[in-house]
Amino acid sequence: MTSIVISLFIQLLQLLSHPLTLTPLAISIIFYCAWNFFFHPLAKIPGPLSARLGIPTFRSLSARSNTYSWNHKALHDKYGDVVRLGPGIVTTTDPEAIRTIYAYGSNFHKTKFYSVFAAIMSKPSLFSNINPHSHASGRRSVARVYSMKSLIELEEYVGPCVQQLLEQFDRLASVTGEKTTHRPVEINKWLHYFAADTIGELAFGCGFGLLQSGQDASSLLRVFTNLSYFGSISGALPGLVAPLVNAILRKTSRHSPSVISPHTWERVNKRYKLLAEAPYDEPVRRDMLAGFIKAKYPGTNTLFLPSDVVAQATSVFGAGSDTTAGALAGFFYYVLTHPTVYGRLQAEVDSAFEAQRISMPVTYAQGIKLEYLQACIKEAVRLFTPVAMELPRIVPEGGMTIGKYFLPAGTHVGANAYVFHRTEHAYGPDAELFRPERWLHISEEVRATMERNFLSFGSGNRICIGKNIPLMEMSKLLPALLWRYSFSIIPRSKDSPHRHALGRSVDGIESKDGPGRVYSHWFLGIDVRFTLPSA
Ligand code: HEM
Repeated sequence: MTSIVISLFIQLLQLLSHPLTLTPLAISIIFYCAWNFFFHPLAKIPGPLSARLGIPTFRSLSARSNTYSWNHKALHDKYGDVVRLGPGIVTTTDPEAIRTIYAYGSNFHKTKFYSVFAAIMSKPSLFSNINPHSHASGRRSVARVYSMKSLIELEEYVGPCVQQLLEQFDRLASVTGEKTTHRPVEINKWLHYFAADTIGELAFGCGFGLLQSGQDASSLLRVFTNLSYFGSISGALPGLVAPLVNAILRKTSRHSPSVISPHTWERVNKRYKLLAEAPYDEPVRRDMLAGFIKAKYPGTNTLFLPSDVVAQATSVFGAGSDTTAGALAGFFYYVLTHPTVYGRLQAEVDSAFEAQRISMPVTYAQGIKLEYLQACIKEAVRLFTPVAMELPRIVPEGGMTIGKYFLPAGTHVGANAYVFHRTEHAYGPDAELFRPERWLHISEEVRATMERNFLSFGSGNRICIGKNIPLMEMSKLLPALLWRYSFSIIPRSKDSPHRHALGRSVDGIESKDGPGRVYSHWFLGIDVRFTLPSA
């Protein structure tokens, strides 16, 4: 097979390099670029030269080099609120336009960019489904699984994961007292295990043993992160090139997506078996998997087929694992690099424990009442946006105008939370600063505007349906960690992971001894080590 592909490729090159082919090809390319530059309906919109010449490389290359967010921000800093990012692709930081694009009931639908993100290519997930009708009915079918009532029921399945993480940290830190000790810990790795095992508990009825074993033996997490990485590189390419490049990336990856299926089917089949064998009145787990098994196709009385149950649960894993891990790592990154914030937060948590307003294991109801903790979470997710590319939508019939530019129907338009949240229009002159206080003691009116500009979970019809779940997880986990340990970021050393690459801050600034290395494609993440020093 490989030799056939190579020989076809060589023949294609020979054909292309023949003068009879080469001349018309070169002329066509020149015409194409000139038309894009001078006559395309978006020609007046500023942007990188490649985009203005009709070459769709900016997004793919930035995603590929893990530098997406700050490259994208640099373009908006240079060109203003409206930037042409590819031949027919525009991004904006204009609040008014963003409100229109992501309004509830808006007819700006998802673009094909999303199609290549599905973990199971034959079945679009709720996230990757770009058909507005089947998406809307699919979302209705599972809405109950994500409701506030279900969230309260899910809390009991998060507790054991918190406990396991604490046990592992105790072991790593070799506990000496209430607050513990010495060793450098790749905390982001453990937070990722926590996020993934928790999603396993919720969506598949049991974790993946990551917290217990301390390793991702089957590379499950690597595979899911890669799916998004490959999606962000290929999804930005035009037409049929996108699925083709995506298929090649998946096929040639060292971590094959084929590891997903045994994990998912085994867990779902186990639950069906349990249900079939259980006496009628025996209580079963009331987790998300139970909800998917009970879900019905829209407008019918027919239960989801097992393959749809697997697809839903897998999509929860894809959407909820790296994102939650990123939010947790971002929280530590910002809090620990801002000692005054850390001090104030620690004081809040300590006094709540001492006054017995909260106790171990921390409940969601207790955690949510810690005002400063909640402000820190919100502020961390505002700046360390776990999803860090624009959320592209198709401009509907009639087109749209942003400032002085007209975008005809069919243009792909979107906003990137990472970029928008750092603008003055969204969060004022100090928008780029980590300042949790901005969320405290403000009028209802100001809060409403800040919330409206908060895009970390998306907005409108396609807003993150699971957004309360990470907030519940974080409200339970973080007070427990802060109470039990004193954290600090340790400088990179010769035994740091990724020690050969320069450190890189969340603003994209590289330095030899920056403590961590932030990477940015569809997801924003960080490789950084912390220590748990004795108090
Ligand atoms: C901090 C954690 C999270 C962040 C920042 C986040 C962010 C997002 C964003 C930005 C979108 C919208 C994408 C778009 O419009 O293109 C989204 C969609 C989605 N998220 Fe989350 N997410 C998080 C956690 C979760 C969790 C834990 C779950 C599941 C338990 C989840 C399930 C979903 C699903 C199913 C969608 C697709 C919704 C739809 O299109 O109808 N997310 N998320």
